[in-house]
Amino acid sequence: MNQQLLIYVFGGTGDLALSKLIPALYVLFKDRCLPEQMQIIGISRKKMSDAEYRQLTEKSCRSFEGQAFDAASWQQFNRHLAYLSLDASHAAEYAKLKAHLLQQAPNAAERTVIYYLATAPQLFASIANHIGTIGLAEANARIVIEKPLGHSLASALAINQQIGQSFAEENIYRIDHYLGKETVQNLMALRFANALFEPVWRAAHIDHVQISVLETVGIGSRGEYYDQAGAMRDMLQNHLLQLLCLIAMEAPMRFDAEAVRNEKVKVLQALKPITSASVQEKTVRGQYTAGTVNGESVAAYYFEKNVNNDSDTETFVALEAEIDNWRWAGVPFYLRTGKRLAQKTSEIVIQFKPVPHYLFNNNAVNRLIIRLQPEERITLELMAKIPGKGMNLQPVALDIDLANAFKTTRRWDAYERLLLDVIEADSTLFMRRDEVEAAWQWVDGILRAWKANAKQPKAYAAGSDGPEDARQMLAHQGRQWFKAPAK
Ligand SMILES: NC(=O)C1=CN([C@@H]2O[C@H](COP(=O)(O)OP(=O)(O)OC[C@H]3O[C@@H](n4cnc5c(N)ncnc54)[C@H](OP(=O)(O)O)[C@@H]3O)[C@@H](O)[C@H]2O)C=CC1
Ligand SMILES: O=C1O[C@H](COP(=O)(O)O)[C@@H](O)[C@H](O)[C@H]1O
Repeated sequence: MNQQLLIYVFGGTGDLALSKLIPALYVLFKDRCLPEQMQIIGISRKKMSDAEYRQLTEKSCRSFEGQAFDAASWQQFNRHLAYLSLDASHAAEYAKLKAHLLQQAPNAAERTVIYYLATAPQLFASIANHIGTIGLAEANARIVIEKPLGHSLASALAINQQIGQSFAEENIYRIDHYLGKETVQNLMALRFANALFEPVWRAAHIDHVQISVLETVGIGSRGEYYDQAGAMRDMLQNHLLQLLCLIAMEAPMRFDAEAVRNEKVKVLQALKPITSASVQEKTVRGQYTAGTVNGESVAAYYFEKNVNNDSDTETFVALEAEIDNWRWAGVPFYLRTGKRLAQKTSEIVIQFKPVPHYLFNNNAVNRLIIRLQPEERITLELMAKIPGKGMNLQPVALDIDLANAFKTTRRWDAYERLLLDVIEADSTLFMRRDEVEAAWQWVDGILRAWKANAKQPKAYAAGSDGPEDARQMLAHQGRQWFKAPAK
């Protein structure tokens, strides 16, 4: 049978589509991972011809690929690109989508259709609804929804419920691009393919865990969205909680979508609620003021485009999460994320407890540092004797540079991996409905407590490490945020 693949990208002219999705599809095409019978159709309200859309996407692919951009393969790829102008909030407009689809592949058995919703979350439910009503949510059609899914637990429930009316759960792909990152998947390899760590991966041996996703960028052209979302909804509710799940979950029975997601959801359900009574002590909100990032002066958040001048949206959040289960009781998980910070780093630090009895003067603790970005590296800090007289110790690093370890293999961008998974109908690295809802349930409690306590964001200068309160939150417990020594 001649199977035709049709990928409709709603929001096809937006930042995500242009900077990530189309470039990822282009790279997959170059690598011969996509079928020959395929069309990618950008959708948005702007009026534009196919040729104009090809020009627009070429520009973004050139800037994404840099030196690796190959004009000849682009010429082949761009024949597979088309554009459809329609207002996705109006039911009547879907006749255009239907006409296009039927013209490309009239026989339902001979087509696989993917609807990628790269639009604001407010449109997710109505797009799914309209696709269903017009009869295009066919049995093997898949729908991909971006994070954050909604704005709160109530809105996530409503979106999930409405999308569920048109699409079966196995055809709904809730994407979190952090799960597509090589090093994030490596967390599972590290934990479940090495016998070494399992015996010590628990409260008896681990003092605490830090998960930091720090960015130097501001909010660019996304002020309208970001001012409604803030760091909690934009990053912590999804990316950071997914990382926490991968660190804390039990070993799944098999490496398949249901088994992995069953274990992740148990972690989310075991998160101890942060309430009005604990929110002051356990959380910090921050917002950047003017400063210097990477040698460049940048404006305060409230001067960003489409942001209210008196906005109290947080651009930084730090908090202490606790997991109420047998493995993790009493182990703090410190999470932090923010924009316009001193350096771009995503890393997870597992700090082990000290040895039970000291033999030497200068004992330190072991740390496992898993760096996800900018470089991909796993470092285990061990105590070793400094050569020479006496028994003086110092931490030394067992260091694996993952890019170096697999020099000959091309490293995939997260969206390449995840888009190919959707095409191949593998949902292991996507979030299930109950996972997203459990994450919102916990986050909603914090958002409510912030509101009840009128907890205002603390100012921090752009280019700094975040608000002083975040440092103090750990200092009060005799701990500090890990900072890799400058190279
Ligand atoms: N940008 C990023 O780095 C990331 C974004 N995301 C998520 O991806 C989604 C999109 O984000 P982003 O690309 O930044 O947003 P943008 O604001 O840049 O793009 C929105 C897109 O939606 C289109 N659109 C808006 N309203 C309609 C409508 N009624 N009918 C049809 N098209 C419409 C816009 O075009 P037009 O106005 O012409 O209709 C535009 O193409 C969001 O859910 C976001 O949270 C997730 C991870 C990273
Ligand atoms: O989802 C998002 O992620 C990016 C950060 O992604 P990364 O892969 O560059 O770490 C963040 O900038 C953006 O605000 C958020 O929506």
